Amino acid sequence: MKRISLTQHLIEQQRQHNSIPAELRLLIETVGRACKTISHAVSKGALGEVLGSAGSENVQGEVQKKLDILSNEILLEANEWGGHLAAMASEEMESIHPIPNRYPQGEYLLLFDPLDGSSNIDINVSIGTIFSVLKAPDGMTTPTEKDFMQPGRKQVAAGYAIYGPQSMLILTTGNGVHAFTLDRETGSWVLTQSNMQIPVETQEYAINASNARHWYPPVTRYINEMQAGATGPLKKNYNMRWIAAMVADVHRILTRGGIFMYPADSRDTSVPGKLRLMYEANPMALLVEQAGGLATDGKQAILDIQPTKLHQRVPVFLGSKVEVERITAYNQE
Ligand SMILES: O=P(O)(O)OC[C@H]1O[C@](O)(COP(=O)(O)O)[C@@H](O)[C@@H]1O
Ligand SMILES: [Mg+2]
Ligand SMILES: [Mg+2]
Repeated sequence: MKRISLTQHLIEQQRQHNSIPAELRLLIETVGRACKTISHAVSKGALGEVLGSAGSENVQGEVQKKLDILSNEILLEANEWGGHLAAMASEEMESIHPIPNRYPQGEYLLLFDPLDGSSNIDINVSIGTIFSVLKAPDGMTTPTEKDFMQPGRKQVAAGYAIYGPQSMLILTTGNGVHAFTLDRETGSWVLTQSNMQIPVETQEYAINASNARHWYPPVTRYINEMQAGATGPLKKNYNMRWIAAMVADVHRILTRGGIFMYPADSRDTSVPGKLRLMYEANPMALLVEQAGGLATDGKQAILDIQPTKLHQRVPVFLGSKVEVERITAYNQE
């Protein structure tokens, strides 16, 4: 196999599509380096004293794990020095983090979920890092939260790193989805799959079924129909998977298809679902669309939502096109 590194891939993409200016390439490489550091910390586990709770809560009232905080710090530090950013935002920080004046400034905005699937950390199951890159609006001087309020379609790059049996980096800069595997011996991200494509149809779904009693009727109807199998209205048998880390569930869908759902439900109508628009749903939606799938909030494409708050939550239905179209149609009936 001819080895193509992340850098070589990005330079080649720029040559072919003219979509990755040098600044953006260097920014993506910096994120890639930070993810390598996180991957090493994750793999040390108890030996690195990274497991367990940090004894604090984030802005969403969730208990922070040591690794949530460590990953956030690794990403902040790497990218402060990077020189290509105006500001960052993270699941673990209440407000945005402008690049301090003592560091070089750039024209991009970076958002991340530093450690996705936190509840999997201590049980040695796949976790990841999700990131999204926006261009700072023209004329921006001092970055504010308002500058981040851009629909997901404006993302110039998005991706995730998954820390599983292999560490992988999955990336789009708007010309397909490409996968890199971390070669631990050479320390480089090596291209292992170009142009990932989600199969149009699927027989596999992912949803946290413990919330079934709270679901709205369209979701209940769809899950009932899938569970009815070959003799039901959908005329085929479905399998179910739930890894409790969006990164891992989306990775499975990019690899072999399926539908992932985290719907809004009737528990608290002021909280539409669990996942965060800006640094979970938007980057995943761009990857999914770039791989030929669909991602909606049940009504419209996630990428068309105009954000109003940094930590805004959104219902998510993403994956194989035919299935996402079906549940989206049920939601609209
Ligand atoms: O607890 P549940 O309902 O299984 O939720 C799992 C979902 O929550 C998340 O873990 C939220 O991510 P964080 O770990 O970054 O808070 C998603 O990755 C996952 O899909
Ligand atoms: Mg998350
Ligand atoms: Mg997280």
